[in-house]
Amino acid sequence: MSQTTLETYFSKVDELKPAFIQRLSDAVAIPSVSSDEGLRPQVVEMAHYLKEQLANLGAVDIELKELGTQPPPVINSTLQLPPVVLSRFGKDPSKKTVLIYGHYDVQPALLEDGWNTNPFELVLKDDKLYGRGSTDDKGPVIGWLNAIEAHRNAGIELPVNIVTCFEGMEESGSLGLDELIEQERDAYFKGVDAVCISDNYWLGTKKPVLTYGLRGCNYYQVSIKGPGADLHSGIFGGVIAEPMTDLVRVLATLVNGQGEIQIPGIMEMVAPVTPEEEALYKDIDFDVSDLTAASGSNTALYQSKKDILMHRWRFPSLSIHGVEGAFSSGGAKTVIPSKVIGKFSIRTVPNIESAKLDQIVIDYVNAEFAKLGSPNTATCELIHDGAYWVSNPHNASFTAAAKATKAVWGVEPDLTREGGSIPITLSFEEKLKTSVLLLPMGRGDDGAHSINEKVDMSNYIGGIKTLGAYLHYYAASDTN
Ligand SMILES: NCC(=O)N[C@@H](Cc1c[nH]cn1)C(=O)O
Ligand SMILES: [Zn+2]
Ligand SMILES: [Zn+2]
Repeated sequence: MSQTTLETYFSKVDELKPAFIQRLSDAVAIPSVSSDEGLRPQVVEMAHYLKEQLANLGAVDIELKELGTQPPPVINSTLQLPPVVLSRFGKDPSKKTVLIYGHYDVQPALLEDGWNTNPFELVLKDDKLYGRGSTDDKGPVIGWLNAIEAHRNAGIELPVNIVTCFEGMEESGSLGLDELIEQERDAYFKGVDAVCISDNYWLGTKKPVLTYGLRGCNYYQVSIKGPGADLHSGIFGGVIAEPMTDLVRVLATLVNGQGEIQIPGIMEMVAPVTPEEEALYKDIDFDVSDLTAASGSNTALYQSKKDILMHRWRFPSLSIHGVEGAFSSGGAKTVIPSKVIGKFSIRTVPNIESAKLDQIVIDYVNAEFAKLGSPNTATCELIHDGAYWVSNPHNASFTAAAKATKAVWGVEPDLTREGGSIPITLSFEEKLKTSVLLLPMGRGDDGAHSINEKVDMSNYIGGIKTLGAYLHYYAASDTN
């Protein structure tokens, strides 16, 4: 690869900036929220949008792979999972093949959650692009399409064969994707040399990173059922056992105010910290002010860089997310909800065994509920799980990504792990027997899953350059 090729590519990306913003704007406008059963048609619409874009860019063998119906718990038992968008650019046996994975579904977002603008309209303000999915993960997915378009438009041949795998259920546990990877391992995915995922972030706001580890996520719900219907609290308050009271009491036993999980047997499974690992934290560019800025608050539980990063990357955490069926709007409704469903998840790390964790959690919740002596009924179940992933970042793909990062940003990236989860990462590595690289576009303060999600313009454009440059450096590398 010549330096001129990269420079020509970078100039083309700059020239096409208005078209690239428009493409992201079109994608953000489709509210493809995978966790909302009522918005499933919009998730499917997003798959069709990508199909059309890929076709326009010259992709071949485009397929929308159906994954069947969504497994329980689900309100509509006939609900179809959104399709996985597969396509190819090039089939040259003399070139390496890179599988690019991303997700086209997004987290829920409502204006009344506190957004400054309509979450499903891309808004440019202060050189930042605001909108749901702008950084997680429509920005990067559209970024790959833009990288391909810039090559075409500049007359630069793609240096590798590309296979796209874009799913629409990542934010809801990647349901069905494992089975598809297994099914396509020796078919559509045959010959894949490396997998590149852009669905992560810089640790802070200034220094690029490459990511070699993720926590897993086991998501649970506990349903507590009592009276036959919602009741008047003046008539029934104090004379019947209230499901909400039971639920709050059970949820309060899971974790303490220091973020320490109170369920016995979980911390015991966590891999011990080695002296080599201890040493890794000192060179990472991060401090407590990055956490303060990204969280928009001064509420950190730890004050040192090492403690924060270790509790984000390599220790489990338990978060309580919400209660389905509870009164939650403004005003003062005097209701006793008849059935409430508490949602919580545990971020998992090496060496927590997922099935053992589920058993421990479910037994614990049942035991805590039994202690209440309530006449109500409780059921605790796993909704979805995704494995943790930690890999060795010293291979040709990471080396190529480090060179690409240096070429675009002028610095060597830090090597980091991330506290979030991408459930399918381990499956790609194990089933395709290939290396997986996480190459981020956005920054640590982008507000993924939060209100006012954004991607900085410089990260969007710089990210498109980095993704394209990575393909060139990887193509030019000697080994896999
Ligand atoms: N950008 C990755 C991401 O946000 N992943 C989600 C995935 C998820 C959802 N439920 C379980 N895992 C995350 O919350 O980390
Ligand atoms: Zn994501
Ligand atoms: Zn996400």
